[in-house]
Amino acid sequence: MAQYRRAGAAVAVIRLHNAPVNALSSAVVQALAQGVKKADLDPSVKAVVICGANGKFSAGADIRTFSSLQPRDRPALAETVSLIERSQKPVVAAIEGVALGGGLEVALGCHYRIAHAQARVGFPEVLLGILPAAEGTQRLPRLIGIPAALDLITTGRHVLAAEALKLGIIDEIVKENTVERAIELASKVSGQPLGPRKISLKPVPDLPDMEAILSEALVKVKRKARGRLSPEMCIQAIKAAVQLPFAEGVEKERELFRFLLGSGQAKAQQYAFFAERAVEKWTMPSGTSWKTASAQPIRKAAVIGLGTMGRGIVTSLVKAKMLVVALEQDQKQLDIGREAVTSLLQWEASKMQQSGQSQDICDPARLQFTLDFGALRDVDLVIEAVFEDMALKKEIFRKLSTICKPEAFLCTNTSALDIDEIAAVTSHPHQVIGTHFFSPAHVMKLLEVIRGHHTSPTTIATAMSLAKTLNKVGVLVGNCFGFVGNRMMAPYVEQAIFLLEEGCKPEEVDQAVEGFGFHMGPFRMLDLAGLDVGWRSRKGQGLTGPKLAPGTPARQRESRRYSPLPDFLCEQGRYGQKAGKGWYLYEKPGGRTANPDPWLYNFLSEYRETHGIKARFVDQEEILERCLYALINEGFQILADRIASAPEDIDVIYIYGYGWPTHRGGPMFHASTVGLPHVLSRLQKYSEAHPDIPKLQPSPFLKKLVALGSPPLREWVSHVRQPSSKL
Ligand SMILES: CCCCCCCCCCCCC/C=C/C(=O)SCCNC(=O)CCNC(=O)[C@H](O)C(C)(C)COP(=O)(O)OP(=O)(O)OC[C@H]1O[C@@H](n2cnc3c(N)ncnc32)[C@H](O)[C@@H]1OP(=O)(O)O
Repeated sequence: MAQYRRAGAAVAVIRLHNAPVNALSSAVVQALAQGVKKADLDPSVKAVVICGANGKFSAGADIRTFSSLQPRDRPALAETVSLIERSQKPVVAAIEGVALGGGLEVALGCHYRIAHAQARVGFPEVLLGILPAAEGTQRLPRLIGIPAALDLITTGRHVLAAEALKLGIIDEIVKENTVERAIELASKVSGQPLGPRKISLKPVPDLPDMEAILSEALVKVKRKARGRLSPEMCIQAIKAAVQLPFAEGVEKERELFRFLLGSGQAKAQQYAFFAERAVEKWTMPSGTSWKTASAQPIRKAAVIGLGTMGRGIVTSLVKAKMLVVALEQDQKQLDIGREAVTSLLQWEASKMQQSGQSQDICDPARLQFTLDFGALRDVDLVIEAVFEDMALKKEIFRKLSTICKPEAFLCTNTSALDIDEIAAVTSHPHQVIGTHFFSPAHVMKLLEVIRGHHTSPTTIATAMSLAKTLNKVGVLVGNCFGFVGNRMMAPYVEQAIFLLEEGCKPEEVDQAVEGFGFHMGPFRMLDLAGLDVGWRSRKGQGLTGPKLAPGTPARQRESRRYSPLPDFLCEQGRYGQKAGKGWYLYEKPGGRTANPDPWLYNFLSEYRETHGIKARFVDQEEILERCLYALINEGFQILADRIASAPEDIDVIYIYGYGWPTHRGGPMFHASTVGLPHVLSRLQKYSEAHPDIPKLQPSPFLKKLVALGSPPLREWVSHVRQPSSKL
C-alpha cells in the first residue's frame, strides 16, 4: 500500500502502491501517514521522498469509496497532508505520470515538488461533482494565486509539467530518474528552514481587484455550469482561502464538500466516470468480448469524402500521428477539403502550443490528398464519410472490396444506415463496421461503433482501439435504424414537435430542456444540424414527398400520429441556421443567434386552425417529461433488443454525443434516480392521453423491471430475455 525504504544513509523513500493508478484508499493513506511518522521519529532520517509505484504518483482519492463516506468520518487524507507539511524534515514529492486530486494535495503538503517532463497534475474533482477537500482549495491559491487557482480548480484541467512549473506548482522538471533526483534534492535541502516551504503558512497573494475577480469567475462558471453545482462551490471554497485564516478555510472547504457529496450530482458524475471506463470493456451478445479479441495495428488510414465529417475525421487521424490518405471525387472538392483540413490542423497546433504540448501534428508528409482510389491499396483501414445515401455507399464499398488489401478494415461513417446491407456488397463482410462520428469529428469525444451481423471480434477490437487512439470514447452497439443515439433521439424530437402542434412555442420547449441542463433544446439543435437532413430521410422512408401514397391523411402515417410541420418548413426553404431561418430566425444565413420568429407563430396558428387543433397551455413539467421519458422509454427497448449491452453504454452515448448533462448521469441513470415506477406511471398517463403515439406506450422491459421491484441499474441487463438457444 505504501512501501517504506531507505535510500542511502539519510533519506527515507515512501512509495505509494495501489495498482493501477495508486488511488488513495484508506489503507494507502494510513500507510503513508505511518511512513511519515516513522521517518519523523527516526533520528538517522534527515529527509523524505514520496513517490508512486509504476511510474505514477497518484490519481487521487479512491473514487469508489465516496459513496460509503459518512458525515462523521475523519478527514484522514487531509490530516495526512497536514502531517506531511508539519514534518520536521524536508519532504520532496517525486511526481511521475499523474498527481491528480488527492494525489496533488499530498504533493502540496510536501515542501518541494519535482516532476518528470511528461507528468500531469490537476484538480479534476469538479468533474466528479465535488471539490479538492484535502485542503487543496486552501493551499493551491496560496501557492499560485487566485486567477490560476480559479482556472485549475473550476475546470479540472490537467496541466503538463512545463505549465505546472510556470505556474509555480512544481519546483523543477527532470527528463529522467525523477526519484533519484528527488533523493538528491532531499539530501541537499536537509537542515534548511522549512517555514518558507509550508504552503499553509503563506498568505494568498493579494490583488487590488480580488472581489471583482471572484465575482466575474462566479458569473462565468454559473453561465457555463447549466445547473452543475460543483464549479460554484469550488469558487466559494477559494473565496474562503482569500477571506479566512487557513484553518477556517479548511472548515469551509469540508462543509462545501459534504454538501456536494450529498447533492446527488456527485453520485451522477462519479457514475459517469466509471461508465466511461466500463464501455471500453465491450461484449457481444454471443459472449465474445474485449478479453479475447485483439486489435490490429493501424499505421495508415484513408478517409473518403472531405465534407464536414470527413475533414474532422482526417484531422483526428493526423493528430493521432497516423499516415492518412484523404480522397475526394473531383479536384474542386479536393482543393476545398485540403484547405479546410489545413486550417483545422493549424488551429489544433496553435491550441497544443498554448498548452505546452509538442505541435508537430501538421507534418504534410503524413497526409496525402488524392482523387485516385489506387492510393488506398496499402491502407490498413478506410473510413468512408460520404453523405447518407445507401446507393452511393454501396458503390464505394464494392470498389474498396476490390482495391484494398484483403486484411484492410472497412468502416462506414453513418448515423442510421444498415451496416449489413453495406457489408453485403463486399467480399469481406466480417471486416466491415460502422463508425458513427459526431460533428465536429475532431472535437466530439463519442464514437458509436456499430457491429454488423458478420463483423468479426478483431474488427470490433480494432475499431474500439482506434477510438482510444483518437482520444475518443468508443461505444459498441448493435445494428438497427439510428443505432442507439439517433434511435432514442427520434421519439424525443417527435414529442417536441407534437408539443408545438398542441400549443407550445419552440423557445418554450427549448427552455425547459435547457433548464434541465442540456446545452441546446431540440429546436436549436435541429436548426444547427439542418432540417433538410431529417427531411431527406423521411422522403426516403416514404413518410413525405413523392413516395407518399395519395390520400394519406396529413397527420397520420399507418394509424400513428405524424406531424408534417418540419416537412412544411423545409418546403419553404427553412433549413435552419445555414438558411438563416428554421424553427427560429437568424441574423443571416449561417448566423448563430436564434431569435423567436413571428412568422412561425402565425404559421403555427394557421396550421392548428386548418387541422382543428385547439392550442392549450403545456407546463414545463409536461414538456420535459414527454421529451425525456419518450427518449428513456426507447432506451429500455434498446436494452431489451440487445442493441446496447448495458445502460452505461446508453448513458455514455448521451453524455458525449448528445449533450446530456453529466450531473444527471445519462438518461438511464436519470430514470433510475427518479424511480422506474415514476417513469412508468408518467408514460402511462401520457400514452392514455395520446393513444395514437406508440412511442409513449411504456416499453415491456420497463414494465418488467418495475414488476420485479425496480432492481438497481447494474442488474437491469440480467433481466433481459436471452435469445433462445440454437443448440
Ligand atoms: C459525507 C461527508 C464525509 C466528510 C468526510 C470528511 C472529508 C473527506 C475529505 C476527502 C477528501 C478527498 C479529496 C480528494 C478527492 C479526489 O482525489 S477525487 C479523485 C480525483 N482524481 C481523478 O479524478 C482522476 C481520475 N482518473 C483519471 O483521470 C484517469 O484514470 C487517469 C489517472 C488519468 C489514468 O487514465 P488511463 O490511463 O486512461 O486509465 P483509466 O482507464 O482511466 O483508469 C485505470 C483504472 O483506474 C481506475 N481509477 C482511476 N482513477 C481512480 C481513482 N481516483 N479512484 C479509483 N479508481 C480510479 C479506473 O476506474 C480504471 O479502473 P477500471 O474502471 O477498473 O478499468
